Amino acid sequence: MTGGEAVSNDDAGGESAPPVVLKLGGSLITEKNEPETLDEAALHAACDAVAGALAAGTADRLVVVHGGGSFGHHHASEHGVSTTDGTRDAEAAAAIHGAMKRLNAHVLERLREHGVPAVPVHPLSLAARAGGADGGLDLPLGSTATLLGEGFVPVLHGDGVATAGDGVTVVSGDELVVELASGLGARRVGVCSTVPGVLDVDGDVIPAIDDFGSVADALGASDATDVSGGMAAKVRELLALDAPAYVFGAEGLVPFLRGEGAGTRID
Ligand SMILES: Nc1ncnc2c1ncn2[C@@H]1O[C@H](COP(=O)(O)OP(=O)(O)OP(=O)(O)O)[C@@H](O)[C@H]1O
Ligand SMILES: C=C(C)CCOP(=O)(O)O
Repeated sequence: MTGGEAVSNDDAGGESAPPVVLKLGGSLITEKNEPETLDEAALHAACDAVAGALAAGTADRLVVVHGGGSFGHHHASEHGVSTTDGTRDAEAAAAIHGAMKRLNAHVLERLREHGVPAVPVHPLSLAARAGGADGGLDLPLGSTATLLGEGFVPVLHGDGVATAGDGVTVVSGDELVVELASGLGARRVGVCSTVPGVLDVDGDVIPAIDDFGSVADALGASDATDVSGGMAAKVRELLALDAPAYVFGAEGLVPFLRGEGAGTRID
């Protein structure tokens, strides 16, 4: 949250223990190179891990964010829209948002089938960028905090976002994770993707990162269609957080949700 105060959900009638923020990467839950195709097995496993952690009480206050995968990125790329290049074409904005809502509906349905009380929060309806070189993202968090306090698992997603001077740009799930974590005072942040962590130039998992410069050479974009910057953007975003963040693959999800370390720790 750009310069804002952390939002408390004390007034929402629920417990106010700091939440866990988890991003399910689009490359994990979709077949990123097949337009609008889910990776059903990976999504099922992720929902199972979330349901297990809620049942065990190890991540009882949880906000989930998911990325675009083969839903948002294909449409954004087709229309030339990215986190920095906007559109004033309503059809383009609707195509990107529509694809993300379709993916969000699948994720919600699967989570609820696993008994997770998941409800949607759509960033296009809430957020805005001030625009310009240093224009920050404004993501009001009242609805998410209140839903959390009422015992729901809010599920946000990368989306289009109103951008002053530029129409609609893309907001990545990684940016949302940062806003949610700082605004809600998260205790831990997890970013689950298809890689077991941030990899060094030899392909080995880097155990911990506390400085972008020391790993910049190893960080690239995504190896699939991706308008939001892949791993380099992820690490930059996560370094800005107070809470410890972990980047891991599917195998790290259960340990992360148990409160253990997984993949690469970024702080
Ligand atoms: N040093 C690196 N370590 C690990 N992955 C890297 C590295 N450099 C580039 N990558 C790429 O970053 C990708 C992960 O970022 P990507 O944004 O595609 O994942 P995601 O968040 O799961 O997807 P989405 O953006 O759709 O939510 C990996 O699949 C890999 O291709
Ligand atoms: C492409 C869109 C609309 C979402 C981008 O979110 P990300 O996959 O988290 O980078």
